[in-house]
Amino acid sequence: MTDTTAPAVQLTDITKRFGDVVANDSVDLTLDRGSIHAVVGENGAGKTTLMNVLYGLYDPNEGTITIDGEPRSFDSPRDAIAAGIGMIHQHFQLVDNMTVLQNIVLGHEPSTRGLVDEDAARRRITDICDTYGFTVDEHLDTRIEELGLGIQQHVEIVKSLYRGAETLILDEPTAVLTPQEVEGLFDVMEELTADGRSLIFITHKLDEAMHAADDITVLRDGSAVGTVDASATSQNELARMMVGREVLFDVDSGTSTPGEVALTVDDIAVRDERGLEQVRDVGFTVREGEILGIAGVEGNGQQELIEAITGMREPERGTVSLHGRDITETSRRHRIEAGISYVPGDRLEEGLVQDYTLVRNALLSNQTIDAFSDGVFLDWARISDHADEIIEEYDVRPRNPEATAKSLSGGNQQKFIVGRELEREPSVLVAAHPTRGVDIGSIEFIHQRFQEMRDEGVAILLVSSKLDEVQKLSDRTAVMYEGSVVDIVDPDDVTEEDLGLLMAGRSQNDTEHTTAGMEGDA
Ligand SMILES: Nc1ncnc2c1ncn2[C@@H]1O[C@H](COP(=O)(O)OP(=O)(O)OP(=O)(O)O)[C@@H](O)[C@H]1O
Repeated sequence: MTDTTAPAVQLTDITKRFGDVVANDSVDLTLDRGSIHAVVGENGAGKTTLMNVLYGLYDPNEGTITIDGEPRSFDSPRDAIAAGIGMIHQHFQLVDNMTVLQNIVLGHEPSTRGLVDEDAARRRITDICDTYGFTVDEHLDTRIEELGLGIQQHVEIVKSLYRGAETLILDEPTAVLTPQEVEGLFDVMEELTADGRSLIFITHKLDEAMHAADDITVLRDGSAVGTVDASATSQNELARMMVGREVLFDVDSGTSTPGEVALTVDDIAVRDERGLEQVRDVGFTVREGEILGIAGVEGNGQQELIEAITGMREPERGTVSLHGRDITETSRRHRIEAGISYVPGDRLEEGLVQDYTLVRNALLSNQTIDAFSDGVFLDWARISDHADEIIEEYDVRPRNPEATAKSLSGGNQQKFIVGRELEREPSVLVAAHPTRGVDIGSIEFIHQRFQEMRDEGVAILLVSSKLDEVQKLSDRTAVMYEGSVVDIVDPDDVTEEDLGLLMAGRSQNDTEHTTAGMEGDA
C-alpha cells in the first residue's frame, strides 16, 4: 500500500565515486508528492549522476533511496520503472523508423490470450492523452522521424506514463524547444502534478527553474549546497549558490564593424542521407567581424546546411565560397586548413572520440596544423600543452588531460570542444549549439569569447535553438523553417516571441520587425 503522506522520493546521504572523483557526496534530496523539484548546478556538479542513481543506472557507494516511504534498491532501470520512476533523457530514446504506437508500447504490449491487443493499447494511450492534454494520440501511426522534437518529447512522456510512472525525471527538457513549446511543456508539467505525480526537473536555465518548480536544490562539486523555495529566491542567489561568485546575466553584445565578406552561401540545396531535400535554395553572406545567427527548431535543415558549409555533405546545387573563392567541391580537411572551424551540435557523434584522452582529442582536426606536426611526426609535448591550455582557459573539469572524454560530464565535454575549435584561430567559425548543456558561468565565458573573436574579425555562423543566445550574440538573425531561410532580421527589432513565431512557420507579416537584408548588406 502506497503511503501517500510520505515523500514520493527521498534520497539520503547518496555518495557515488568514480575512482578518485566524488560525483555525489552525501547528497540529500526530498521530492514531495505532487510537486516539481528543480535540480541546478554547474557542469560536473553531479546532477546526471544523482539521477542515474535514482533511475537504477548506477549503484551508489553509500546512501538510501526511499520511494513512497519504502527503502528500495535498484539494480537496473527496469527495477526503477517497476517502482514508478520514469526518465526523459536529453537524447530521446525513441526508435526513429517505428511508429509512435510501436514506440510507446515497446516491451509493454498488452495481450489477450497471447495476442497483442492493439486496441487496448490505443485506448489506454488516448486516456492518458485526454487526461493531460497531449495530442500524441493523433499521431499514433506516424513514424517518429516524421515528427518534430516537441511532439517527440511528448511521446517520451506518454511512454513513461504508459509504463506507470508516478515520478518523472526530466533531464534538460527545454533545451530543444521553441518558447511556445516550452510553455506547452510547463502546462503539461502542471497537469501532471495536479494529478498527484511528482517531477524532477534538471535545467541550466534558472528563470525556468524559478518559474516552473516548487523547490530548487543546488548541487556544487558533488554536494547539495541547499534547497530553496522557488518563489522566494532570485537568479542571483541561485547563481551565487551554484558558482560561488556573481554572474553577469546580460553581457552587452556591443556593435560590430563588419569587414569584407568571408563566407558566401549562394542558393544551395542539400539532401539528407534519405534523399530528402532538407535545404532549399538558401543564400546569405557572413562578413568578417560579424555574427550571423541562425534560429530555428532543430530539424529544419540547419544541420544539413552546416554540413554543406564545413565539407561533410555535398550540396545538390549552389555554391559555398570562402573569401570569394569557390570551395564547394573541396574536402573537409581542405576547409579546416583554409580556416573554417566547426563546433558540431552533436558532441557524442562528431565532436570527440569518447575513448580517447583529452590530449588525443585536442589533436582532432588539428593533425595537419604546423604547430603540432612537422609533416611526418606529431609533436605530442606541444599537443599536450595545448590540451592543458584548453582545460585551463575553458575551465574543463576535472583538470586532467589524461582523462578520457567519456569520463567527463556533458557540459565539460562541450567546453573542451568549444575551446579546441575557438583556439585554432579560424577566419570562419561555424558553431552549432555551442553552449548546449553548459552551465551559466561557462556560457558567460563562451559568449565573451565569441564576441572577442568577432571583434578580432572572425566571421561567425551561429546555429542555436536557444533564442536568448541568438538574440544576444547575433548581429543579424536568419530564421530557418522547413529548409528555407524565411527571413533575416535585426535582433534589436524583434522579440523572442516574434522569432518563435517565425520559427514555427508563421510568415513575416504576422510579426512586426525590420528586415535586415538577405545578403548581408543591411
Ligand atoms: N562514468 C564516469 N566515469 C568517471 N567519472 C565520471 C563518470 N560519470 C561522471 N563522472 C564525473 O562525475 C562528476 C559529475 O558528473 P555529472 O555528469 O553527474 O555532472 P552534471 O552535473 O550532470 O554535469 P552537466 O551539467 O555537465 O551535465 C564529473 O566530475 C564527471 O567527470
